[in-house]
Amino acid sequence: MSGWSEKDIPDQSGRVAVVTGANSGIGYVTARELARRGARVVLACRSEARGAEAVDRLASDVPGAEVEVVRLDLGDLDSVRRFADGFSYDRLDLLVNNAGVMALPYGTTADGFETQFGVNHLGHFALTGLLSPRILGTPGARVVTVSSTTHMMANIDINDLNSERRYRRWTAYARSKTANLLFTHELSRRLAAHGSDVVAAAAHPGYAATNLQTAGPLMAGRKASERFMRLGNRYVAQSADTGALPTLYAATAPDVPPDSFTGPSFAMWRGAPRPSRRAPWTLNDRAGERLWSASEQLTGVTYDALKV
Ligand SMILES: NC(=O)c1ccc[n+]([C@@H]2O[C@H](COP(=O)([O-])OP(=O)(O)OC[C@H]3O[C@@H](n4cnc5c(N)ncnc54)[C@H](O)[C@@H]3O)[C@@H](O)[C@H]2O)c1
Repeated sequence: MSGWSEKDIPDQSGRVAVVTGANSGIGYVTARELARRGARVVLACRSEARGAEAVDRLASDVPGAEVEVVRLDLGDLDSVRRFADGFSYDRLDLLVNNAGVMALPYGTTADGFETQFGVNHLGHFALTGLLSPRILGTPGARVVTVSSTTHMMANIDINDLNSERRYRRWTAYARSKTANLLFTHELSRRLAAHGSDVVAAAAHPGYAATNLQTAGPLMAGRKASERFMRLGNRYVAQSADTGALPTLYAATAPDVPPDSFTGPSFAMWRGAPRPSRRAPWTLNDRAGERLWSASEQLTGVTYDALKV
C-alpha cells in the first residue's frame, strides 16, 4: 500500500458504483476517479442542481465518463426509499457512503433525528439496507463508509443516540463517525456469518479542504469560525484529491480486509493510504449489535438477508 495513488486504481469497466454526496469534496473526487477507470457512477446528491453541475464538471474532467445524478437526501427516509426503489441497475459493485455534515448547530432531519446522527449514520444505514439485495447479488461488491479520526473524541451513547439529553455539536459529530465504524464492524460480522464475499470497509480522509468546514458555523460566532476554517483549509489542509485516496483505496485495491479502516499515512491527516488507528469501542461486538437493532427500529429498514 506504500505510496498508493489514484494511478493504482484497477480497471473498473463493467462495474456500477453509487457515491453519496458526490457533488463536492471527497465524494466528487471519488466519483471522478472511479469514472476515469471506467465505472458507471451514480452521483447521489441532495441537490439535483448541484449534482447536475458536478456531472457537467466531471464530463469535462473525464470525457466520455458514464455518470448520472440521482436525488438523495439522507436526512429524509422517504427520499432514501425513493432512491432505492428507483435504482435501475441489476448490480451494485460499490456503494460509497461518503456524504456528511459536521458540527452543525442543533437541528433535526425530516424524521426527527438529530441531524448529524440522522444524516451521517441513519441515512446511510437505511440506504445500504435498502440496496443490500443488489449488493449481495453482485460478486465481490464493497460497501465503503467514510468516517473520521474525530470518532476518537466520543463513543456513542446507546441511551441517547439523538443527543436529546444534551447536545454538543462536536460530540454529536464524533458519535456519528463512531457509528460509521460500528456499522462497518457489524455489517462485516453479518456478511461473514452468511458466507458472503461482500467486503464492508471504512476510510477517513485526514484533513482535506472541502465544503465540510464551511457548510455551517462550526463554533459560536459565524465570522470567527469561517475565518479560522478558511485559514486552516488554506495553510494546513491537504487537497480533496489527496483526501479521497483512502476512500479510493478501500473501494478498489485488491485484498482490502473486511472491517479495515484506511486513512492517510502521515500523522493521520495527510498522505498516501495506510491502515489507520481506531478507538477500541468501534470494534465492540455488543455495541455494534445494539446500534444495529436501534438503527433498524428507528429507520424501519431491516436487513432480512443478513439476520444473525
Ligand atoms: N474534509 C475533511 O477534512 C474530512 C475529515 C474527516 C472526515 N471527513 C468526511 O468526509 C466525507 C465527505 O466530506 P467532504 O469533506 O468531502 O465535505 P463536503 O461538504 O464537500 O461533502 C459532503 C457532501 O455531503 C453532502 N450532504 C450533506 N448532507 C446531505 C444529505 N442530507 N443528503 C445527501 N447528501 C448530503 C453535501 O451536499 C456534500 O456533497 C464526510 O463524511 C466527512 O465527515 C472529511
